[in-house]
Amino acid sequence: MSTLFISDIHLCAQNSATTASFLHFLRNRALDAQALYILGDLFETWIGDDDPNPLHHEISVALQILGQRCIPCYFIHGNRDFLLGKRYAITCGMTLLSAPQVMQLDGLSVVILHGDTLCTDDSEYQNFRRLVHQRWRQRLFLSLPLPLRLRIANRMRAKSLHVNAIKTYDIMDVNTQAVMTLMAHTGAKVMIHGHTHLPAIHRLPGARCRVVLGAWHRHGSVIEVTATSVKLCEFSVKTTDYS
Ligand SMILES: O=C(CCCCNC(=O)Nc1ccc(S(=O)(=O)N2CCN(c3cc(Cl)cc(C(F)(F)F)c3)CC2)cc1)NO
Ligand SMILES: [Mn+2]
Repeated sequence: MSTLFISDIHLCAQNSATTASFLHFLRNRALDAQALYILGDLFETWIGDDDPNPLHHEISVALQILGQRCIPCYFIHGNRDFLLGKRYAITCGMTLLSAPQVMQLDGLSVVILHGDTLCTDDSEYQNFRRLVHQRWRQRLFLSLPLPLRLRIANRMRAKSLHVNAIKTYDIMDVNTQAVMTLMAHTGAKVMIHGHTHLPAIHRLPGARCRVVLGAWHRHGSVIEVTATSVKLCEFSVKTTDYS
């Protein structure tokens, strides 16, 4: 039996292939897991649990399958879906976790998080994050009419695309000192995160490692932890629509 970790699926109505890959994963590989941890950016945008986006219902129904099979599913917020609330999580049968989260997996101490908080060299993003994580600002945003929230989201999403297109990798990647500080603070042997879209297993001093998930496009990325191994797997899921 294994514990699975995924992140950065970035589900959105415009990308039905990724949605199909994710639904295939939930209906197949995930059903063999001991537990599934979703480490953020499950959705490309999230402007409130009251958003009637049909995709949200489709995903919640698929996630409920895990609960029906007594497979626990946990969710850590990403920089995109940080407003995903308790109401939607309960609908999906997901348990919201704060980050960073330290867990013991078969005696292995693992620290899990989305990863955006490790990108401390990206001061522009860290300033944005500080602003949108203020509770009063979140309450104010969620109180706005949905159409206005949609307009703000589309504008911010477009700005993000533009800003990140001109940022260098070293600014957008994790800061080594931030990684080592968190590893020392938690005493974890393994760190698992996403966000950077740079899948890899990085060896760290003291027989420790940092395992990074890839983003989902035409293929998926999953980390599988068992009693004896930590594996980073990429898989291509071809889907054919019988039209
Ligand atoms: O993602 C990457 C690479 C990019 C990494 C950094 N960029 C990034 O994260 N951008 C981003 C994230 C979320 C969205 S959003 O559409 O979901 N949405 C926008 C409006 N949000 C809001 C909330 C609050 Cl409290 C207050 C306001 C205010 F004040 F502006 F009105 C707005 C809620 C969330 C849009 C863009 N790698 O994985
Ligand atoms: Mn992210």
